[in-house]
Amino acid sequence: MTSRTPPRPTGSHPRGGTAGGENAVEVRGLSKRYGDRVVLDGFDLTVAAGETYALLGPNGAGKSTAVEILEGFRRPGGGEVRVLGEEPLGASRSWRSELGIVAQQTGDLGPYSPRELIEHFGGLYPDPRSADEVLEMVGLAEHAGRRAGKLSGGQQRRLDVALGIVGRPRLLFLDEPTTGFDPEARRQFWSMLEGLAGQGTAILLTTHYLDEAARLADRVGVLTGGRIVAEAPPAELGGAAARVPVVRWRDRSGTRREERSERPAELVSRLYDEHGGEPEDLEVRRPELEQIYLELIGESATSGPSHDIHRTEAAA
Ligand SMILES: Nc1ncnc2c1ncn2[C@@H]1O[C@H](COP(=O)(O)OP(=O)(O)OP(=O)(O)O)[C@@H](O)[C@H]1O
Repeated sequence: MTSRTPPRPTGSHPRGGTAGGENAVEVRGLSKRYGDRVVLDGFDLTVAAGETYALLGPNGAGKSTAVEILEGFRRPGGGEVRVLGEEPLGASRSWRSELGIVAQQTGDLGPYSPRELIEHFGGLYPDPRSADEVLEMVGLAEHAGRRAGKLSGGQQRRLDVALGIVGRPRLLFLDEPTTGFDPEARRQFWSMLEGLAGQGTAILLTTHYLDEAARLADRVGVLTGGRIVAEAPPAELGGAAARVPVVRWRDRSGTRREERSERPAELVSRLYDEHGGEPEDLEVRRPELEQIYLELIGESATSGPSHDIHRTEAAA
């Protein structure tokens, strides 16, 4: 376990072990190619029961491909894939009823209202949430009777999420769920996900928003060059070296300077003495997830797929 306290209301969860049941996702050596294009090559992933895992990676890295294989919608090229204990391709109907899926794009929902759609899709599951509960959870209660096609983009996305959670999934796949949300809607959505995670739902999230990953995920994994090249809790990604503070200032000639230091206060004190006062534009920053992520994908692009994995914590 790590020293990081997951930012969620209920505190602990069964991360990293099988005490609360089998891992939600176990993938070993997954490969996938489209024609000559290798998209996944030696992709390994474990998501523990109840864990929230954010899969990060540049456009075209293969995140959706990996997720669609886990959902049973795409055939893996090779490797082992287990989701809730079963091989997704050709898995049973009861297995599917334990998954919630919010794809990157969803189709036209026709002339129906959110309430009608939630009730309809809820009817396909053995123990659905009530339409009122789901509408409240995703913040669509006020729009329950409107025609889905007339909802705004962000409201339609909430409806997609509503249809993903109506069946009380044990594992929820969210492919870029908050694209098109305004900042307030995004924060409400995060609280909703924290509530779901607090109830023990495992969540596999893909996102390009690093603040979203930092806020929600127990662990993040960076997919590039066909495999996960770094994996850790958001506060530990890239290891301690990536988090050495950066001190920036302007020297006497007005040139911007930058130095990384384990002891930034000492450096600042030295600069203060040298400048006879505070240097211009002085700032001390600890690199955040976004900067560390950008460094990791840059590093991986130059070292290729054989690049060593940086793991500071792996689930069991
Ligand atoms: N059905 C397909 N046939 C051929 N190539 C495909 C197919 N689906 C995806 N690809 C290609 O595979 C690569 C990975 O695509 P994928 O959608 O999995 O990436 P992604 O990481 O989800 O990207 P994004 O962040 O842009 O959503 C891309 O180069 C894409 O063009």
